[in-house]
Amino acid sequence: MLDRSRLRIAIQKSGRLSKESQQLLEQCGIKINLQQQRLLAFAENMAIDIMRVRDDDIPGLVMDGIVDLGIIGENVLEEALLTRRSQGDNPCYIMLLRLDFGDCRLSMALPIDEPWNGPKSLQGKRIATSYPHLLKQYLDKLGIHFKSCLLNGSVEVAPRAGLADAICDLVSTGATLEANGLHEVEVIYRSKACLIQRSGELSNIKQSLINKLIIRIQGVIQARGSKYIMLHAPAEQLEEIINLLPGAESPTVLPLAGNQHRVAIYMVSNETLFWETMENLKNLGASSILVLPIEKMME
Ligand SMILES: Nc1ncnc2c1ncn2[C@@H]1O[C@H](COP(=O)(O)OP(=O)(O)OP(=O)(O)O)[C@@H](O)[C@H]1O
Ligand SMILES: O=P(O)(O)OC[C@H]1O[C@H](OP(=O)(O)OP(=O)(O)O)[C@H](O)[C@@H]1O
Ligand SMILES: [Mg+2]
Repeated sequence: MLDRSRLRIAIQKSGRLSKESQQLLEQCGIKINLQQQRLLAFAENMAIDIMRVRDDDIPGLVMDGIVDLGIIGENVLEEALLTRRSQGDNPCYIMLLRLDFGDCRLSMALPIDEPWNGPKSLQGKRIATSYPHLLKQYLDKLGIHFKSCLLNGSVEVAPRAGLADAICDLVSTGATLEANGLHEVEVIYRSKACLIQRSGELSNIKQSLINKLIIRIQGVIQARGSKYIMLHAPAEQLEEIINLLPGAESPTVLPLAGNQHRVAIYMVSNETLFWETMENLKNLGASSILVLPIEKMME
């Protein structure tokens, strides 16, 4: 029996979001012993239980208050929301954070030889999708009538199999579309993974644990997008060098032993440093340039 006083978090068991969801929680200091087949895992060092489920079930688990938090793609969350509303429910949840993984888009795609003259090309067409409500919301707004063909997977095969004229499915690199002789014609929804909380009041202990987790997750995300930069540079080029480094506020500038003309500069930059920037720094006289990953940040 689950202990209701412990914070429950639902994550995808296996799929596109599972590895990064698990890693994020671990980087927040939650020690979890997740074995492959374990559907429920208890954190060793915090009052947190992790439920591993199909991603489609996560919005419902949060909206029904079965779990306190969930990590889910916005596409699945929005579809679940529209589905429940269409059934007359008034689903509630709290959006806590957009995360830095699970980027994808829900797009319309047609067989390569089918011309595209804007959404009106879809008038009266049969469209295969796993996201019937998002599709309907989009086409209803444009006043386009269509027939929906619900497929829970392998949507890209539908036109070739004669099941549909077009598809509405998730795209990331576009490789799956290309492999199936389809071309992307319109993006209808852009999605990332997000962290949601169930609505309703939680115990003070749970809510303060959530608040702590939010700060840690923000720290992890910020650290992933930042680099610690160390370099030596001519003192008179200081300003130009700092201008090359985005987001570097108040760098530390230290004298170099036995060299009055050069200084050491240490700073956090909020962008990955590209090779081109490194080359430009070098052209300004910088040397010993080190770019280091940052594990955690707290401001
Ligand atoms: N190609 C992609 N690149 C990045 N993120 C994606 C991609 N495809 C899907 N996603 C995101 O990851 C989520 C999960 O995708 P996945 O393909 O693992 O789902 P699934 O097959 O429905 O899994 P489950 O077995 O849990 O139901 C999607 O809802 C979307 O938010
Ligand atoms: O644009 P791409 O980079 O090719 O990615 C798009 C594919 O990724 C997802 O499926 P996934 O590979 O997760 O398999 P699934 O159909 O089993 O969910 C999605 O449903 C597409 O089929
Ligand atoms: Mg799913």
